[in-house]
Amino acid sequence: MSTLFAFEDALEEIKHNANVRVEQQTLTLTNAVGRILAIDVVAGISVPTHDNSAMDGYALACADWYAGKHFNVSQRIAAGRHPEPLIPGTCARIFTGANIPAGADTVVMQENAQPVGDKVVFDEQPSLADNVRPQGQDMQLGQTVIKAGVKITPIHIGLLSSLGISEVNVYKQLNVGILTTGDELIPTGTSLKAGQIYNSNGPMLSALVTQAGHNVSLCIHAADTLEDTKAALKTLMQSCDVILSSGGVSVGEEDHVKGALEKLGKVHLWKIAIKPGKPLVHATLQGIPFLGLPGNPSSTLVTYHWFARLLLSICSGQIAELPQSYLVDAGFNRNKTIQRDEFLRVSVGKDGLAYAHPQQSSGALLAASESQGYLHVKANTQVEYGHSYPFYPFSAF
Ligand SMILES: Nc1nc2c(c(=O)[nH]1)N[C@H]1C(S)=C(S)[C@@H](COP(=O)(O)OP(=O)(O)OC[C@H]3O[C@@H](n4cnc5c(N)ncnc54)[C@H](O)[C@@H]3O)O[C@H]1N2
Ligand code: MOO
Repeated sequence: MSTLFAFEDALEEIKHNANVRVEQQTLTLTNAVGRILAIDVVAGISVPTHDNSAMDGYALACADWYAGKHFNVSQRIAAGRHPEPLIPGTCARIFTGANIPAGADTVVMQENAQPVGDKVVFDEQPSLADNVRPQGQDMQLGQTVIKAGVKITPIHIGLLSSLGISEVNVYKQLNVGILTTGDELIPTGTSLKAGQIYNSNGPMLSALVTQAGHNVSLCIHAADTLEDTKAALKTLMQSCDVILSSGGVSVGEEDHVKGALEKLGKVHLWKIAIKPGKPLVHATLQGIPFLGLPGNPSSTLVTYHWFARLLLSICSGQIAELPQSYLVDAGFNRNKTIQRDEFLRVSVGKDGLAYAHPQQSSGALLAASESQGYLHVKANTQVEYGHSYPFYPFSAF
């Protein structure tokens, strides 16, 4: 056990060996959602550009009000019109989004105004700046509104549009290569023979990588030989920015990934004190970051979520952030402790407590699909009913 990397140390080591591996490009906003911003966006205007009305009503100078005053309505200001300065002592009919005229500082909503002939009376004393949205309330000229390294969301598209921006500098998509290993594996769509299983990690990894916004540029399956594994890696190295693999990283003589890595590059770490996912291997192959995920499907999932996701984020130019957890009380006891950090597949019940799926084998994937996330139980720690542990919903990854 002493040779296993601690979970946090492994995260640090992978961060240490990762760097941005993609160039920049300019995209129109319509194509930019989901891409990584390459340069900070600084507001070139204030939003809103002028003080404007939050209500349909009347604009006035607050100091002009006294009980029973009959205000003349000296102009009508619709949104999009440039107002004249307010004639002192009068008010202006104004509509939501219209600019406040010079000389006015307050808006009374029309429900609180009594028309009296061609004049208007405001029964309640207004407060200064009522219903006025000040210039720059949302964004100030010169303010950094989105930082480089942020993944562009639909909210950002709205924000950028309100600044009048139609193009952004983003990073090109990361080209990710995927290697699967194992002589027992066959692709879906073919019939199983004795001893065979379907390759599920390849499609799952492709889907995870694609969902994260990267490009799966090449998928190769290698036979369980050192030569075939080396040949597959060499092919992937020709065109991929980062390489992930599944299986073949344990200690058996059928496991050739680590051996091939040692021949072709530098191995930085092997074996982490986590369950599932212990035999993860991390290397660099002629500058190309590589992560070898263990083949058991839940081990592949867990190590993708914690390590591959982080590596791909950094290499694609994204700000490296670990997923957000929140504390949830356990709804069960577990006296057994292990010397590895454990990521139990759990669901949170209506009572707010976390319940472990009864099937925690790293070979079982249905348990993950029936769960909502991971409960992180630190090494050598029991789980006690009612005690809180960090919960990471799958949506956080
Ligand atoms: N003597 C020891 N044996 C094992 C150890 C150990 O420490 N000493 N560690 C175990 C742990 S923990 C794990 S995790 C696995 C990881 O092994 P590998 O990464 O070498 O994976 P494989 O042996 O190639 O496969 C494991 C398992 O997963 C299935 N698999 C592999 N690839 C796929 C795929 N693409 N799709 C679906 N299923 C896949 C494979 O058939 C095996 O059942 O090692 C333990 N052994
Ligand atoms: O560390 Mo392994 O993933 O338990 O089977």
